[in-house]
Amino acid sequence: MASSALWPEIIVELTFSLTPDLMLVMKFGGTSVANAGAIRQLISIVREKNNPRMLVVVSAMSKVTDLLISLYQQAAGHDAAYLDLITQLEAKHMEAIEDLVPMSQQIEIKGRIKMIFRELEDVCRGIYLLDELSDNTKARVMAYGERLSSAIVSVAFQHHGLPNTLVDSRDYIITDTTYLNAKVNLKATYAQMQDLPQVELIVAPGFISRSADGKTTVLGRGGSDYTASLYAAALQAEALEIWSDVDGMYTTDPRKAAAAYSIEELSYEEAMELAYFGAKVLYPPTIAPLVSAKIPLVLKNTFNPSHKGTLITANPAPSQQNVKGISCIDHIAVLTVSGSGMVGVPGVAMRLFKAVALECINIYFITQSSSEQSITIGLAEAEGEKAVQAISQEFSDDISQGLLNPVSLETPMSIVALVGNGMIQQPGIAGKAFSLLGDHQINIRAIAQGATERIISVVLNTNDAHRAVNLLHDCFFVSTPEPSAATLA
Ligand SMILES: Nc1ncnc2c1ncn2[C@@H]1O[C@H](COP(=O)(O)OP(=O)(O)O)[C@@H](O)[C@H]1O
Ligand SMILES: N[C@@H](CC(=O)OP(=O)(O)O)C(=O)O
Repeated sequence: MASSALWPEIIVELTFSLTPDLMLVMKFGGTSVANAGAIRQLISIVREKNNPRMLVVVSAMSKVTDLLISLYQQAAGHDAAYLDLITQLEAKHMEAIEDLVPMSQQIEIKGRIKMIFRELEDVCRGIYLLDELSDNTKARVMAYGERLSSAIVSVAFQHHGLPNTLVDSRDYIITDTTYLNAKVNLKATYAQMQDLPQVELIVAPGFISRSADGKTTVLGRGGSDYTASLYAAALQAEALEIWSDVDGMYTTDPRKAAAAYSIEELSYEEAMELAYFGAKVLYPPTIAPLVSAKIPLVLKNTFNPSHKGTLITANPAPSQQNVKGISCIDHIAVLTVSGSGMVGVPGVAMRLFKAVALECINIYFITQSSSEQSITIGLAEAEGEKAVQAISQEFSDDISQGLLNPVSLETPMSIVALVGNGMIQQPGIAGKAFSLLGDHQINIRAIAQGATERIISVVLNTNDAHRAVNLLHDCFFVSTPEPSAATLA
């Protein structure tokens, strides 16, 4: 009779053997397919897996999506240099093929890639000649990046002993017609995904999708993570692995704080908050499909695969850290509606949010002064002016009668967020953070604590953001918080 200590292994073994077709979904981001060397690393990682069924989602080669955006902007701006950019992009992809595939086997894939580039050239010529650049066209051009990279990775797998089937995610992910940030129709998508080929290895492009009327859409910048979690949820995968160029989710952006280090485990909610407030390593909508399907997510480093990365699940191991991570999101605008005419007048907030909602503007935070004399909202800087116009229009009578002040807009602002389940019911963390910033002459423009207490966010001038992140990181994560050079900068 096996001892109880063995039971978990036996149960896992039994479960696995009962469901032999458990799928592993892996997603490799732009840095992991940046060039032939990165793709060879990706291949070695996939080849070492022994899962009976795998689905690999890939993003466009690093920076290619940005270049495709420049491409359609140049074409729309009647800048004939767009043709040079297409030549540059084609050479980049051909170089990867020549480095990955034996010369004798290059003809077919090169022919396919050339056809895709001729199609891209025709679309750009249309933009150039017709002066047409709708969101539909922008999405169509942006989608070429993943179409190209997935075709190249599929052929590279083939020639490195990994037979596979290349699919087009536009055949499986059905969305609305918000072309550049498409909303996924989960029911239709999960139903479509049941028709995926029953093969050992599938390669799929991330980021791209299709509206019900057949137009190409994209899931928003960084959206390949979400592509992968949709596949994982629809196929009830045993796990989702997201591979990038860092050892998982760090205590803050390692580019902003040298002392940042990889977090071992996070809850779904903590990961979602950290991602929402700036941790670019994970695209925020990625988490939701995994939560309902109870699928663990592991963030790994393509260039350091032996590092265990970050495990994200419903019940992470208990941690001594009350604050698990610090995120920062820049390019925020702070918009304020204020005036004595607001006090005691019901419906002001509803009118404010309706005006913003009609413009499809996302709100990052809301704060209201206790005197009810002002409401402040945080939104993306790029949507600031549109929001000011919409709200000024909504309250034009109140403003002209002097009941409300003209709508104010402050930029550039940043949101710095402290995230951690351990903050719940833990008094003193907010006070410690605020006094630390105050002691270093950093003005806090607004404070927002989520209803769950799992997050405390402060709004401050972007010029102070880098110092604030390092101060807070030194305070909550560095045992001997000697201010780092960045902090003192
Ligand atoms: N809290 C964080 N933890 C880890 N990486 C972060 C965090 N915040 C921002 N980043 C940045 O996210 C980058 C990885 O995301 P991304 O550039 O999208 O990779 P990929 O293109 O491979 O998907 C890292 O290089 C890192 O600089
Ligand atoms: N290539 C798309 C989608 C994406 O998710 O890319 P990455 O995995 O490199 O963040 C973008 O740049 O937005």
